[in-house]
Parts: sequence; structure tokens; C-alpha cells
Amino acid sequence: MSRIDGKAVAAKLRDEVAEKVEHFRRKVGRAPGLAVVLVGDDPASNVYVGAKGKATVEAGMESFTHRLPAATSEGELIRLVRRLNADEKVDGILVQLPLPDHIDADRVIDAIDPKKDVDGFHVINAGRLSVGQDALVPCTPYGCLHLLKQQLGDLSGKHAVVIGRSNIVGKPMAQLLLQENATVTIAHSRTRNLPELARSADILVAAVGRPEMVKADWIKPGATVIDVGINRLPPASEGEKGRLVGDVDFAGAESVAEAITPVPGGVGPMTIAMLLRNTLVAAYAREGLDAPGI
Ligand SMILES: NC(=O)C1=CN([C@@H]2O[C@H](COP(=O)(O)OP(=O)(O)OC[C@H]3O[C@@H](n4cnc5c(N)ncnc54)[C@H](OP(=O)(O)O)[C@@H]3O)[C@@H](O)[C@H]2O)C=CC1
Ligand SMILES: Nc1nc(=O)c2c([nH]1)NC[C@@H]1CN(c3ccc(C(=O)N[C@@H](CCC(=O)O)C(=O)O)cc3)C=[N+]21
Repeated sequence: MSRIDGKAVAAKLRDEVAEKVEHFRRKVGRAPGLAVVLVGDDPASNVYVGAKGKATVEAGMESFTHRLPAATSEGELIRLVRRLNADEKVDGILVQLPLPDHIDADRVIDAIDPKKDVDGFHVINAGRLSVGQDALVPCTPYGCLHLLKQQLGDLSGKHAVVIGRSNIVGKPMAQLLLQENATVTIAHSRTRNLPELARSADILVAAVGRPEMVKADWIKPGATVIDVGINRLPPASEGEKGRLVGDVDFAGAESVAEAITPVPGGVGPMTIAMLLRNTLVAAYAREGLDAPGI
């Protein structure tokens, strides 16, 4: 019935971050800094990295972008991460995924100082989240939770079905929902009767990477649907860019769901806003200041 305007919610969050950045600058005498590392020249990744740099600067933070050739070795990348760990001006480090096949992403993430791990991918942060301690929380699921709380208020007792169990979206999403007292089911490629399971959800989160897989008849009337998928369809004609679609068949789902996030303009902008928020939180913590409260 209604579209959840992630772009607008993200803009508001970014304004709040910018205000706190100003406070930080006055107090500490420098801006919070975010380092983004991109290995190789995947065009899609390039776009995200550019957008992140721009948003960082717009929030009043300092942006350091490291573009490395695709042939960079794991050792070289880890040495760069260590340099960024030691760099006083860097509060947050994000290494863009996926990495080329010859680099083990786990080893690279392990090398990031957990205090600067603004993606929330380090096992220390994943562990803290799962036991309910203060943690840097992965930006995409945190953004989804923000939208859900804004839409629904209290999530207690609601049945949430998360489709997808990746370490960067599905698993942390499930942890966050559990923390909010939802009853959580995690579905994946081996799940049986997925349409039926999805239909039992009050909250349905799709994080699969399959264009428009979730159909209207998988959705319980009145459910809230969060579409994390970012899929580029093949171009309709030559020289064009393909359309961007989510994991949910939006046109069909919109009339069944109470509220649903569009793609683009839903979860994507929230991810970037949460990255800025995490960088701010990391900067405050590194300087021994009280948490900024956002
Ligand atoms: N908006 C944003 O900011 C972001 C968007 N994304 C997008 O979200 C999507 C998911 O990303 P990510 O979690 O990294 O993806 P992964 O490929 O890591 O994980 C996909 C998950 O979906 C499950 N899956 C695959 N096929 C099916 C199926 N047919 N039925 C049920 N489950 C299935 C997989 O199951 P199994 O584990 O069994 O293989 C897996 O758990 C992608 O479209 C990605 O582009 C990602 C990050 C940020
Ligand atoms: N270490 C790491 N951290 C990440 O957070 C990370 C990553 N690697 N690798 C890639 C994925 C993907 N991701 C997106 C961020 C913003 C949009 C976004 O802003 N999308 C816009 C539209 C973008 C467009 O038009 O292309 C929207 O949905 O409205 C999308 C996707 C972060 N990721």
C-alpha cells in the first residue's frame, strides 16, 4: 500500500550525522575520517565507492580513497590495511567486497582494527552483536532495522522471515531482529516451501540477489517488506544501462504489502547513511567521547 522512502529517511539521518560531525570538529579539532579501499576496477563497485566518498565529504568528514590495481596481492592489501589502522586521521576503514579471487577476504577483514571496522564485518563485531554487546553493526541490516522501527514501532512478537544468510546481510539482520524481540526465521537456498514460509511473515526481508524472485503471492496481506536486492537487468536495447530491480516483484507486491521498500531508493541509500553514522560512532569512541546518540 505504501512505499517506504529510504532516500528521505537516509537524508534525515545524514543531516543528523553532519550536525554531530560539526560538534566533533569543534571539540577535537579535526574531522572524522573514512578510508575506502577498492581493489580492481569493477564498474559497479566504482560507482558505490564514488557515492560513498561524496556522501562522506557532504557530511563534513574526510574521505580517503585507495584504488588499487586488480593484480594487488593479499599481502600488499593487508599492509595497506595495517597502515590505515595506524593512521590517526582514519576512524573508519571499508574494504569494498567482493575482492578478486586470489585474495582471501576473511584474512583482510581480520586485519582491520575492530574499532575502525565501520562495515561491522570483523569477527569481534559480529560476535559482539550476537551476544548483545556494543558493536559496530553492518550498515545494510542496520539501515533495514531503522526503516522497520520507523514504520512499525515495536517489533516484539512479530514473525520476521529473512531470506538470505550471508555474513554481511542475512545473519546480522536476523540478530538485530532477534534483539528487537521478533520471532525470526532464516531462509536460504535449501529452505523447503519458501513461498509458504514467506507468507507467514509479518516482516519479510529479501537479501538473495535474484531479480524479482519474491512474488506477490509470497506475501501476507498487511506485511512489511524490505527488499535488499540490487540487481541490474540486462539492457532492453544496446547502449542502454539495464534497469535496477530488487529481489521482490515490486509491481505485484506493492498492492499486497502494507509497506514496501522500492529499488532504487529504499535500502541502498540507508546503507550509505549508516556507513557515515558508523564512522561518526567510531570517531567518537576513538577520541574517548560519549557516544553521539544516533
Ligand atoms: N542495498 C544494499 O545496500 C546492499 C544490497 N546487497 C544486495 O543484496 C543481495 C544479497 O546480498 P548478499 O547477502 O551479499 O548475497 P550472497 O550471495 O552472499 O547471499 C545470498 C543468500 O541468498 C540465498 N539464496 C540464493 N538463492 C536462493 C533461492 N533461490 N532461494 C532462497 N535463498 C536463496 C543464499 O543461500 P545459500 O546460503 O544457501 O547459498 C544466500 O544465503 C544482492 O542482491 C546484493 O547486491 C548487498 C549488500 C548491500
Ligand atoms: N565492504 C563493503 N561494504 C558494503 O556496504 C558494500 C560492499 N562492500 N560491496 C557492495 C555492496 C553494495 N552496497 C550498496 C550501497 C549503496 C547502494 C545504493 O545507494 N543504491 C542506490 C542506487 C544505486 C544505483 O543507482 O546504482 C539505491 O538503491 O537507491 C547500493 C549498494 C554496499 N556494499
